[in-house]
Amino acid sequence: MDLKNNKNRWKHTKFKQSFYHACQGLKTVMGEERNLRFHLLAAALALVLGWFLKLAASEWLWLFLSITLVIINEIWNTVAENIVDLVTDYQYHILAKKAKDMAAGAVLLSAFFALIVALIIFVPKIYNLLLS
Ligand SMILES: Nc1ncnc2c1ncn2[C@@H]1O[C@H](COP(=O)(O)OP(=O)(O)OP(=O)(O)O)[C@@H](O)[C@H]1O
Repeated sequence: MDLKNNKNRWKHTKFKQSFYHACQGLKTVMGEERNLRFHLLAAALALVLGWFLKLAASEWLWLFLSITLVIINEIWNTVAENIVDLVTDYQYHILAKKAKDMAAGAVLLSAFFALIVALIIFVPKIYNLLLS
């Protein structure tokens, strides 16, 4: 088989098929990543709390942005881990360590951002609720 045919082997011509594979990717990452499930649970709690505290539209936007950032970074972290494990075949390599640590650093930064946003939005509202 020539290279061109090999390259096109996994190409999807139909939008529906591409969408299906993207959903499969989300399903796989949710099934395999404990950290992602934890983040989704935290996101669900934040959404319920937001509904209970009647957030303003701009506050919902910040909340959705934070949640999306954490989830996307967690997914890319998993992508990096999979590629590194594939390339190294689970053997130690300093570049593998750097790549995985950097990907984990991106998750940490986005989680920190989400925490700051949650504190700014929720703390004053909860404080006022407790005072009233
Ligand atoms: N092939 C490797 N070579 C060198 N260091 C590695 C290698 N694989 C993992 N590490 C080190 O071990 C750490 C944990 O890697 P691992 O693949 O277990 O991620 P993890 O703990 O499952 O991460 P997460 O909790 O985000 O899924 C990495 O951040 C890296 O420092």
